[in-house]
Amino acid sequence: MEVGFLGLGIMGKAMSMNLLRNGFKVTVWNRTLSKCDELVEHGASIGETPAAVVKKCKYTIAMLSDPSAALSVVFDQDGVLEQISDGKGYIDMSTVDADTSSKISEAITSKNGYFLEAPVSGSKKPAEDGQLVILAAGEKALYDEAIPAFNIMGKKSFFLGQVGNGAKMKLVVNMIMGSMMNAFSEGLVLADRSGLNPHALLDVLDLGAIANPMFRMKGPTMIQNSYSPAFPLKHQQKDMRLALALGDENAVSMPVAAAANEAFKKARSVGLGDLDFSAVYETVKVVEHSS
Ligand SMILES: NC(=O)C1=CN([C@@H]2O[C@H](COP(=O)(O)OP(=O)(O)OC[C@H]3O[C@@H](n4cnc5c(N)ncnc54)[C@H](OP(=O)(O)O)[C@@H]3O)[C@@H](O)[C@H]2O)C=CC1
Ligand SMILES: O=CCCC(=O)O
Repeated sequence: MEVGFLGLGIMGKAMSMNLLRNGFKVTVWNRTLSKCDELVEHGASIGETPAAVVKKCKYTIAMLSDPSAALSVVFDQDGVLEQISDGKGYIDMSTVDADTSSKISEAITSKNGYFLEAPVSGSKKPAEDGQLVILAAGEKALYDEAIPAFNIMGKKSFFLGQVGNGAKMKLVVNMIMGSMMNAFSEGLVLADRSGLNPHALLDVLDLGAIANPMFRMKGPTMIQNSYSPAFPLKHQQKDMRLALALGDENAVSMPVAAAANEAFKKARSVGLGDLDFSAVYETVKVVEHSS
């Protein structure tokens, strides 16, 4: 089966590599074309444009940074829309808001194509290990067709109904995650400043009711001030922003998420956006001096 893949960042590279390793024929495109080279070494073909990839493939997957990238790849010159036609599928796995997803869905279906949104939970390592959680919504027939690919990229797939539900579910999950990361950072700083060993805090947390893989994985590297990006902080801030907008639409008060968003914005403003989202710890650590 020839599958297209657009966007070979941290996630897209790992996901498309898994498809290749598991017998799929994959045609790839990335805005910075040189990022296709490693995939080509593993047997992928290159499409010169998103349109060229769609033309060749029965369905095409995208994993792009944000709403503006997702829209640009579909609507711009040489974009997906130019070659979408009867029976072709487009699966956007990027984390975007429901409005963006709906705009793409309407455009694809107006040309008799099939659309599925399928954002994922899980980061670089789960992507490499084929252990993502896939939150799909949209055209059920395309979901069924994509199950063999989803089973390679992920450990569990959910079909959540109409377009928008996958995007919303993903934003709710990441809103919780971003808020947790801030509480965790404050806890690490509080432990340190009050004379406790932060490693002991990690051990205690890991044995109690709030033990979780994120604290377990990120805690030790945060204590070492090491933030090699698995999930870039700029994307986490984008997700907080989009989740807060969803809260606005639904009149849901989210003061905890709003405060977490401010911390991520501050981290971006001091140049931490390309580091892992756990680098928000650096801004939590900074003592504000007032005169
Ligand atoms: N990293 C993670 O842990 C997770 C990320 N996600 C989500 O997945 C998506 C991708 O994340 P990730 O791989 O980490 O991000 P990266 O920043 O590593 O990759 C972003 C990708 O988007 C492309 N891109 C950006 N802007 C444009 C544009 N205007 N036109 C075309 N292509 C563009 C980049 O191309 P180029 O190489 O040319 O810059 C690159 O391929 C995001 O929506 C993110 O929120 C979801 C789950 C986990
Ligand atoms: O969107 C990124 C999610 C990262 C994760 O689920 O670990």
